[in-house]
Amino acid sequence: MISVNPTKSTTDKLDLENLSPEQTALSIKNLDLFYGEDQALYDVSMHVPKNRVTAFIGPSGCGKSTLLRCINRMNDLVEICKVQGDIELHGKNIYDKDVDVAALRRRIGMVFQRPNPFPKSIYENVVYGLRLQGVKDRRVLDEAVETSLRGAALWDEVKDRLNASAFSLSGGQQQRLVIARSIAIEPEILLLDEPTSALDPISTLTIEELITDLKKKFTVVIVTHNMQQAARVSDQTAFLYMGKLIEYADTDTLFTTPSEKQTEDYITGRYG
Ligand SMILES: Nc1ncnc2c1ncn2[C@@H]1O[C@H](COP(=O)(O)OP(=O)(O)OP(=O)(O)O)[C@@H](O)[C@H]1O
Repeated sequence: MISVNPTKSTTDKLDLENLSPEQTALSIKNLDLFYGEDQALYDVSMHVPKNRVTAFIGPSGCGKSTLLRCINRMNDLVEICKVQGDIELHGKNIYDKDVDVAALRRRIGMVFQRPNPFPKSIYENVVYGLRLQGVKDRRVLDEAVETSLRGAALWDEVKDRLNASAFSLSGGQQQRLVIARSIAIEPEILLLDEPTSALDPISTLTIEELITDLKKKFTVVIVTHNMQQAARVSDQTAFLYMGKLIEYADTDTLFTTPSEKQTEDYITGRYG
């Protein structure tokens, strides 16, 4: 059985089906997704609460990353991909024709499995998004670098070598740098796609602690293969199987008293 971190959930349990607009970061409504002829998501509906960590779990190929990538329209880059249904951010469907996708991705940042810093200095990685927005004031940039690196729990390790190449950092530090780069432009939501799967256990632990901290300022959605990780870091968990959302509940409930047999089979290791 998966043990749930007792110190993690200081937050109250939410009624996930009836969140108020103030509690809701985004709502997924009847989402179907096709890669060509193949359907990868079936009628997925869920509300993602604000300032919490939501985990997507399930066996390989069940659609976790696909669902995550729908949230900032990364799937637009896949030519054969077709999405039906709504994802509402502040009541507006992000798939509406008039949505500015670049602006959407500034509000909804994404961190991938492998750290992908740019071939630039640590400093320039963090300010990358701000420079794109036209920010030139050195004081503003310096401040953003310190705030973002502190926010990503990296400042103390790099404050004396901000001009060093990002590639001089370890894998775990690079991943935190990428998180700093994402939060520098102050998104509302951070999507993390298996952010620790390429990292060693110590770096993984550092990132997990960081995730718990990040939710104070951001809404976090994380895909993870690792059920222990979901239990440790998330407030609510969605279990997907073969493209369907089987169960979505607060993490403690899902891992201790799941209501669906398929969830129970998965968390007790009967498949996946
Ligand atoms: N770009 C793509 N083109 C075609 N099919 C895809 C594409 N990306 C994913 N799929 C298919 O969609 C389904 C869901 O894949 P997805 O990567 O979302 O699953 P996952 O649960 O994240 O898996 P994993 O844990 O192995 O990363 C799979 O059948 C996969 O083969």
